[in-house]
Amino acid sequence: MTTESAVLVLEDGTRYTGRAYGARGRTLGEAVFATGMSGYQETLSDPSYAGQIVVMTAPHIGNTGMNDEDLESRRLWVAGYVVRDPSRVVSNFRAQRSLDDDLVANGIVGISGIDTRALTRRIRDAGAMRAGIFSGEEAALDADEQLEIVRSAADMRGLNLSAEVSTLEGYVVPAVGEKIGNLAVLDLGVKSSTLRYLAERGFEVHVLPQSATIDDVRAIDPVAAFYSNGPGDPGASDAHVELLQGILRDELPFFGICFGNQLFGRALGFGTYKLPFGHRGINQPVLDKATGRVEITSQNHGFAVEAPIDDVIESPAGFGRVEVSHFSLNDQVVEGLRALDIPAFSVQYHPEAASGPHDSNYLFDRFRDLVLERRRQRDEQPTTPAENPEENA
Ligand SMILES: NC(=O)CC[C@H](N)C(=O)O
Repeated sequence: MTTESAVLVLEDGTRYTGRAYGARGRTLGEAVFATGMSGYQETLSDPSYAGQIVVMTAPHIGNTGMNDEDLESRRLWVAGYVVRDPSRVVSNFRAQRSLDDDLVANGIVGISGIDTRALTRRIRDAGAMRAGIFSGEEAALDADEQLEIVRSAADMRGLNLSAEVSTLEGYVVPAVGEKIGNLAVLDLGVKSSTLRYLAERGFEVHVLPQSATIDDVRAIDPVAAFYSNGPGDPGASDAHVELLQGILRDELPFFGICFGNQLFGRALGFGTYKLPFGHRGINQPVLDKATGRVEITSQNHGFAVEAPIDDVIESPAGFGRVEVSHFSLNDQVVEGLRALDIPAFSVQYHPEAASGPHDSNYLFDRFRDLVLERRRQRDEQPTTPAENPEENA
């Protein structure tokens, strides 16, 4: 383990000295903490963390190394990585490399030897904020200069990061088992386990780049549409909101996860806002209002939808009645939305749970059932004479 020093600087001027970890150099981003005791590999490769310096509250990180099977996307996305005590040895039968190897290979500047509990309390009190890690030659910069660099970095508010993480070309994941139909997935930073769960429900999954238009969606001849998780401020994604309004007007059944939930909220006419320090972890309690069941969920969000959690509300954008379906039992933040007059719903948390508990996997079944129910209704509708000339001949 290196003794090379490194420094973490917060925009409020707090400084933490530690050891260089992963790639050397300078990195800037929003400092956020994640409380999962396991699943660092899934966290690092979740595109939703783009632009964020992730602080792990679990003190010992890296024990099980890295493998190719548990990656949630094509690379590691975090802007920086802060840990207390990196494992000196890798011990797992599936490990192919060490965490340090992968941080270096992906150019992720990290820092170790940090009192991550103190840092987490700082972020809880002061809120998520801009930060920088400086190692290698950058560690020698003057403290004032480092702080100036951190303060001139981009703020997460107003940031649209979709183009940085989305696929450039569309691709298809084949349906597993009997095919229901084509599903249009807007890739705003999608995780591979989400695509797998959708394919396992019988959807032929057509993943579209974030720049897709309503014509691109229609060209797939989809039975339904899905919006993924992703990084950035949902308030800065007007084009995706307009596209979703078009999808809803086409009466396609819709499901959204996390960023997809925030954009669904906006499409319905609600606002979004920034949480003080967000929800990131794999033991977040959520109430499903319909069943009264509490789910322990996997979460990673810094923004939320602004909507009353108790009442049925008229969608301000004219999509009929809407209700908050789930909310957080820690702080009453909106964790799910359901439209009552159109076939559409979304959740703020991660039913694909990579990593995390599988309590919420049922939502993928609920989506499949919604699509099948919609089809049944359509098939039962009497056809009009104009649509079916032969029968009237
Ligand atoms: N995981 C996500 O989709 C995160 C959504 C959004 N970027 C947020 O931080 O709230």
